[in-house]
Amino acid sequence: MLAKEKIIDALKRVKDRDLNKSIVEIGGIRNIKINEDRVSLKIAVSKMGTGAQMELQQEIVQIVKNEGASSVGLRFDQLSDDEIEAAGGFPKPKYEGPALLNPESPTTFIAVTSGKGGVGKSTVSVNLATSLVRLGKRVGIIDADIYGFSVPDMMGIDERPQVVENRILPVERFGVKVISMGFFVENNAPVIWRGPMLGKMINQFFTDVEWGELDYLILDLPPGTGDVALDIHKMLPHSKEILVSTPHATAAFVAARAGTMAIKTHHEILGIVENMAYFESELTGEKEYVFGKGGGDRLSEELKTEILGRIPLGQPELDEEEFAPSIYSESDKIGAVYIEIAKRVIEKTKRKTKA
Ligand SMILES: Nc1ncnc2c1ncn2[C@@H]1O[C@H](COP(=O)(O)OP(=O)(O)OP(=O)(O)O)[C@@H](O)[C@H]1O
Repeated sequence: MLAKEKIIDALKRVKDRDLNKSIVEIGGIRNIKINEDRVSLKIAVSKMGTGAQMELQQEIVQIVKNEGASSVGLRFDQLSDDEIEAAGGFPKPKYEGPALLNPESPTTFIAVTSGKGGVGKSTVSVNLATSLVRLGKRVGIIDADIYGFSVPDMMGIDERPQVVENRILPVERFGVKVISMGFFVENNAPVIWRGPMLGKMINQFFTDVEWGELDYLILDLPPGTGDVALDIHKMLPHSKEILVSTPHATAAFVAARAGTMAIKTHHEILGIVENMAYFESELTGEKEYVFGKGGGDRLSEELKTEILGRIPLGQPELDEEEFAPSIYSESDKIGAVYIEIAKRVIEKTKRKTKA
C-alpha cells in the first residue's frame, strides 16, 4: 500500500501554473484515495481548461507513478476566488512598456489643462516646472499644445534637442528637461494634427526621449475637451491634473467641462490655478479685480477640489542674460506664489515621489 503522505510530499514540487505556487501549499489537494497501488486524485487549480492544465496533468501523473502507483486517476476542480486571493492572487504581468509609463515608476505626471485658450495654461506649466526644480525636484515638461508650441519661447530656448544613438536628449533650461512638439516641426508651422498622429508623437516622447529619472513630468496639453485631449487622458491613466482658469465666470464655466472630463477619465484633479486673478497696484497695494471675481471659487466648489493658488496679473522682470519672457524669478512676488503652488503640489503627491 502506498503512503498518502509520501505522495503529498512529492506533489509539493508541482506548481499551479498561473499562481506560480505549490499546489499543496495553496490547498489544491482536494482529495486523495489509495487502493493498493492505484491512486485517485482530485486537484484544484486556479484556471481550468487551459493548455497549462494539460501539462500539469502529465506532470502530476508522472510524479505519482514515480512514487510507485500503477494507475493514476486525476480529476480537476476550480480553486475558489477566496483561495486564489489567499494564495496571493495572480502575479502581475511583467511591465514591458516605456520605463517612464510604468505604473510603478516614481514619476508623477501632471497634465495642465484649461477649458479655453489664452488663460495662461502654458505660463502656469513652465513656472510650475521651474518652481518644482527650485524645490529640489527632478522635472521634465512636454509641450503638447498643438495650437501653439509656446514653451520654448516662454523659457527662452533657442536650441533644438540633440539626437544621440537614436535617443532624443531633451533641452535643459532652468534645470527643467524640455521637449516640445515645436522642436520637430518646420518653423513652428501650424500643423493639422489628428488624434492618432499626436498620440503617436507623444508616445514617442515617452519611449525615445532620454529623460533620466524624473519626479515630475508636466504636460502642457491643448486647451479644451476635444478628441486630442481625450486621447492623451486615456494614454496616461495615472496622470494627475491641474486646471487653469481665470476668475471670469465664462472661463470658469468652460474650465468646468475640462474638469468633468478629468473626472470621467478617473484622473485626480490636484486643484485649480486661478490665473490673472487680480491686479495689485504698486502704489497703493490695492487689488483690482480686472477679470471679475469668484470664477475659481465656483469652479472649485463644482469640481470639489481646492484652489492651489491665485496668480495676479503681471509680467516677469526680464533678465537680459536669461531672456526667458515668461519665467518669474524666485525674488519676484508672482514667483513666490508659484513656489507656494509647487509646495502644495509636492504635498499632495507625496506618496508617489521618492523622498
Ligand atoms: N498672470 C499673468 N499676468 C499677465 N499676463 C499673463 C499672465 N498669465 C499669462 N499671461 C500672458 O497671457 C498670454 C497667454 O498665456 P499662455 O500662452 O500661457 O496661455 P495658454 O492658456 O497656454 O494659451 P494657449 O492655449 O493659447 O497656448 C501670454 O501672453 C502670457 O504672457
